[in-house]
Amino acid sequence: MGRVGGRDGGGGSAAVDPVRSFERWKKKYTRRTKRLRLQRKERERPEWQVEREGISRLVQQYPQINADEIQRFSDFPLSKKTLKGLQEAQYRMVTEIQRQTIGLALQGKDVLGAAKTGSGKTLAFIIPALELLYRLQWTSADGLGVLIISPTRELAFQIFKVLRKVGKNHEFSAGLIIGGKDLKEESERIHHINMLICTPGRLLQHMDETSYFYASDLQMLILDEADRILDMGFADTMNAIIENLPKKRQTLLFSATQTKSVKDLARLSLKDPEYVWVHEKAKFSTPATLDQSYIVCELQQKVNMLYSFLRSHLKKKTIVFFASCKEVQYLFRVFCKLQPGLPVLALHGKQQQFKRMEVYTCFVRKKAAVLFATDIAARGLDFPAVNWVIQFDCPEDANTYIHRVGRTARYKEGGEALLVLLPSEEKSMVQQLVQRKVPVNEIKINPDKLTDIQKRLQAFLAQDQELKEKAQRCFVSYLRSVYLMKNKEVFDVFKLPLAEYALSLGLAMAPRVRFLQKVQKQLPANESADETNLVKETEQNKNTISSINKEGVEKCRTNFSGKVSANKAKEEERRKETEHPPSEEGAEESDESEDESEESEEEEKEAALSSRAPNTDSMQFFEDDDEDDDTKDFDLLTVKRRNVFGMEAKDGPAQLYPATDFSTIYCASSGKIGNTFGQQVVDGPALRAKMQMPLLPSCDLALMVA
Ligand SMILES: Nc1ncnc2c1ncn2[C@@H]1O[C@H](COP(=O)(O)OP(=O)(O)OP(=O)(O)O)[C@@H](O)[C@H]1O
Repeated sequence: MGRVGGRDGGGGSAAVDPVRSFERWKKKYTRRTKRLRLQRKERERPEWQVEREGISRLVQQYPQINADEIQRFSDFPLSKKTLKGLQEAQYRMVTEIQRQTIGLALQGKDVLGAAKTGSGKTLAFIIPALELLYRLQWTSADGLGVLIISPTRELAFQIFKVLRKVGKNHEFSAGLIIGGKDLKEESERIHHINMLICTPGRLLQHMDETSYFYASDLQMLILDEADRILDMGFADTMNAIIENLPKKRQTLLFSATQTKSVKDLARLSLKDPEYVWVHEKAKFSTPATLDQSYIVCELQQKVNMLYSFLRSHLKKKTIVFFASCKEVQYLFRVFCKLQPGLPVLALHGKQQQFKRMEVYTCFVRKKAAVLFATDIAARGLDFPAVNWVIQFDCPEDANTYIHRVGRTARYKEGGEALLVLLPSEEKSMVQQLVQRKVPVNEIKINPDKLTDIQKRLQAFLAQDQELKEKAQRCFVSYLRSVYLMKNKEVFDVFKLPLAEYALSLGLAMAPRVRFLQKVQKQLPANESADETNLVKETEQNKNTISSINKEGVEKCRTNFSGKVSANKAKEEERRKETEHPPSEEGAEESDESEDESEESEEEEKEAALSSRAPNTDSMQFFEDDDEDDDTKDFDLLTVKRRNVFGMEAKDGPAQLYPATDFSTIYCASSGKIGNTFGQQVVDGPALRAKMQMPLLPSCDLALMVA
């Protein structure tokens, strides 16, 4: 009743007044049409204009950036496109180096950023680079805007991957110039690239030879792993590159270590830089989550030690660093044959580029595996979830140590590092590490737990002449790497037990080492008493040649090299030895000439053979070993202060080894997929699509970040 009365009765007069209700409708209608008209107008404005307004709103916030208040990427005034890219790549919280540098870089300052390995330096420069071009509304027609220089192809590719992930919502083009491809073909495309990631040598070559290469509008130069760039002998190249770049630019320089040469480079390339050294005051220079130990081990026990270690860490992901490619090649081969019970992979500078990347990807995908590597893998490469880093051969110095161990305990994860030192290396190396604030404790090997594999190696070599030659090369190459090391306090080739070392590699006797003989022949006459003995000892494969007077040796070394600037030359030679060893050596040194592809084919054959014909004995015990789980590892780790090789007694005999994951070995050794590094094998769009690779293509601009 009330309702009806309410509608029709006197109380509801406003509701029924048609004039008033029309007035109200008219008002509403006018407001709505006005709003729509405005919206339409807004929509009709060119996108760039809307973007420009958004940009100016962002830029207005730059001066207020306060690093102390930043916790998430979204706390920075970043473009929606970058934030979306970060979110999609699951990056939300910032790391310390990112927190402290991104704001400065957004404000247009030059930055020298140093932080421990694995602390997130890549994003710290990629984000400001993307934002800079976004702010300038850069287009492909504007040419090169950002130049990122990285020491190695692998690292360049890794940066490229992060750039593609985070920058995928932007429209800039990005490209990799890392050598190995026809210069002319690269030259034809280089002028389309807005963000160029390159290695120094190839970049300089383009600057010298490519008429299309313009860097005159360059806005930002980024030097990543600056310490490594300089260590690799690129100082002159860098100077030449920097001279070719416009002075008015922003420069960001990142490094894991603060060396004098990095500071020199900074002086040359940065203008009034902001120094950000996030771990300067840290108690230690390695991540807190990294547990570091060292063992003292005789040279002739090292291979046994490694084997025993791997047998007790079957469910772990381990990287083992060696001093030279030939050691990696030989030990990779024999460890495949030994079938330690986990996939074995090898990464070294003598592999072709695509192979290196293939191994890298394969290792990244594996839950448990061991990667034998030279220092090519030591810096900058981001291998997720590595449990152990073993330094089988002593690193050149504390910086190399830090870079190597930096392959584990990345981004807040835990990790373990084990350094293997010869008795002659212990004192000086440990001193160096302590000085560099590296917390490293000695642990002992339990000799009862060491498995002796010498006889098995001897048997392999007896059946396989080619493998024997590899063992000889490994022997010579290791000695040379020690000989070429600068720090003679740590490295003394004349203290090494040659005969025992040869035996431990499976060789019946030590090969003749021509360069050592030469050194000895040139020793001054007045030191000849000791030295004659030494020459004899080497020729007769006696135990050590440690009695050489150090000064005399140093003199001879200089004579031998024929150069007074021996340090530089030796450094170069050492680098070649460890990462790109010379292709030819003397006949006495087992004819070391061999080319990459030959090597790849060999490795491939080896792996294929292993995968086709697994050891039936080992298959017999597969189930037993399969029961190994991480609990076993855990037990080992908890007691590792006493016994890092705490294997069960059943681990001993050769025939008990479980079946290896051959697929991994095959993958590591085959050449089935195209070049992953963008420069060497560009077989067409299908291949690129398959690999989702950022190749410098022959027909399309697959360099687009978007
Ligand atoms: N903000 C973040 N949130 C989550 N993960 C991150 C973040 N920043 C970096 N990472 C991850 O941390 C790892 C290490 O990052 P990055 O490679 O940039 O370190 P780095 O400092 O350059 O190390 P190195 O000196 O060894 O080259 C990478 O796997 C990266 O994806």
